[in-house]
Amino acid sequence: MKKVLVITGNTGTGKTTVADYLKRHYDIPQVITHTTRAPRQGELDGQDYYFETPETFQRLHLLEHVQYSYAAYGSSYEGLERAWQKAPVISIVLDTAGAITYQKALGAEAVVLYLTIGKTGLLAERLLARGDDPVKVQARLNSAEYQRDLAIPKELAQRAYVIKNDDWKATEQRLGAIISEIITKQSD
Ligand SMILES: Nc1ncnc2c1ncn2[C@@H]1O[C@H](COP(=O)(O)OP(=O)(O)OP(=O)(O)O)[C@@H](O)[C@H]1O
Ligand SMILES: Nc1nc2c(ncn2[C@@H]2O[C@H](COP(=O)(O)O)[C@@H](O)[C@H]2O)c(=O)[nH]1
Repeated sequence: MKKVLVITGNTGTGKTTVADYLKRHYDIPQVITHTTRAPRQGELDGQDYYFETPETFQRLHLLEHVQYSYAAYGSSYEGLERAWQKAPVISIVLDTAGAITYQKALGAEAVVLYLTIGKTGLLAERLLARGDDPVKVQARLNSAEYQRDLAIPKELAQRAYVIKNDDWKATEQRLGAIISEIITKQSD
């Protein structure tokens, strides 16, 4: 059965880091999503996101879309199918509203990984260490989405794998266990 690992959680918890690791270490392709926000330093169109204008964003055929901290983000049906053509297990990085939509739309095909960290105060430090503009970090910390995603939404709580990403080595081990469990369930 096809699966999409829906990697979600608050800003800075490590979603992109996890998706990159799953791609490098387990050959799990990532669905590239669309956004109207400007690229960060080093980000490439078609690799990190498809960077859109508000006009091109309007024309996309999206499974879901959200407004997150003053920009639009969305994922397309075509992106999902393109990734599934490469492998049966794929990943996507979404905010928690997107994760809830995927869980409802795809049922058992969607496996949610909810990332969190022990000390919320460290999230801002991680964003600044990533090289984010301090003004944009502050705007994100002031956003309603940041407050919303400090705890796992009730819609995800029952089925999601919760990963406390404080120590990267521990996260790698936990991801290994989760991937083994998913692959074992698939071959049952
Ligand atoms: N376990 C960890 N310990 C310390 N730093 C980490 C850990 N995991 C990820 N990071 C770092 O934290 C920063 C934020 O990680 P990442 O970009 O993956 O977060 P994100 O959840 O995708 O954030 P956003 O939602 O803002 O895009 C990066 O600089 C990353 O290298
Ligand atoms: N619901 C969706 N959320 C998405 C999508 N693409 C990314 N995201 C999430 O947006 C925030 C902000 O991302 P950033 O790259 O600006 O830091 C983060 O939570 C992403 O997971 C999408 O297509 N749909």
